[in-house]
Amino acid sequence: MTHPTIAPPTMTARPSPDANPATVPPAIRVEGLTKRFPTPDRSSVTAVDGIGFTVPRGGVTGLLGGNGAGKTTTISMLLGLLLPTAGTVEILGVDMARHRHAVLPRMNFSSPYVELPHRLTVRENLTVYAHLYGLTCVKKRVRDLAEHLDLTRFLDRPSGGLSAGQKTRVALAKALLNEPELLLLDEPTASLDPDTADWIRTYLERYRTRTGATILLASHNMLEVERLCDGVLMMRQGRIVDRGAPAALLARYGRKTLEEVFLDIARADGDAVPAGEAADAAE
Ligand SMILES: Nc1ncnc2c1ncn2[C@@H]1O[C@H](COP(=O)(O)OP(=O)(O)OP(=O)(O)O)[C@@H](O)[C@H]1O
Repeated sequence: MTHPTIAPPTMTARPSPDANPATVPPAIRVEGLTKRFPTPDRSSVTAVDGIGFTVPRGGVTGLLGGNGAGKTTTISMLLGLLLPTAGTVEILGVDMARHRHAVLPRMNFSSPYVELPHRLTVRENLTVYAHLYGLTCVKKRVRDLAEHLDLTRFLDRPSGGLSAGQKTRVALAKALLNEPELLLLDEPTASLDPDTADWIRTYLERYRTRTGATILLASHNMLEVERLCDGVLMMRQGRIVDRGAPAALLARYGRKTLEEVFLDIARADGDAVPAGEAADAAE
């Protein structure tokens, strides 16, 4: 497929860049976050086990971990889609438990696990979400986003009839409708061919540069993480077992690729590194 040229960055209005970083709360602050799901035998599965981290504004942080590590559950709690069993989530300085509705218009997400209504066309879906976000100039916004994400020719097709890769691009368009300050992405390039995935990564990089947005992304693609992320949180069995800038993790583990670091951590027993050694690079 031939992708449209990505528009050059233009700055839009954001919180003042002159604001004192010491007084600006981080994009995400999580403390003691825990989620236990009840099981039919009346016990429970601990999906997220008392994690704590902060994500600074304006960066791209990767949330990594093997299958079942707790990434999707964590993102769902950040979005307020799942209520934590314990712990606190603060988004852009707002306590999600008490004032979720004050901050939801400033954030958005995409996930391959959340399907848009199948029978609605792409245009109808994006229009409904644009209205939910209270946007003005909805027709133009939908048209522009469709153009940017190469979706114009799919606009009047039912969303359910699209390929997995096309659905991923529609989900990303939905996630960008309100030009969020915080973008949570669960496997943003899953099901995309290498060319389209590369195009999407470039799009996300330019989006971040243009808007100053913060991005948290869960990914199994270590090359993607090395390219996009300035901080990484490594999860295993519901806990954060290491964190740091990609380069710092490579140095600490004596590895050449993040894939090797990932395997070291995924296959380790207990904490990935001795307690206290893990740098708080996501902070
Ligand atoms: N609704 C639920 N009920 C019971 N257990 C759940 C539920 N949702 C998730 N879990 C369990 O919680 C754990 C973490 O799941 P989660 O989906 O957060 O992992 P993940 O890191 O996103 O995995 P993957 O990379 O496979 O998507 C898993 O053991 C999963 O089986």
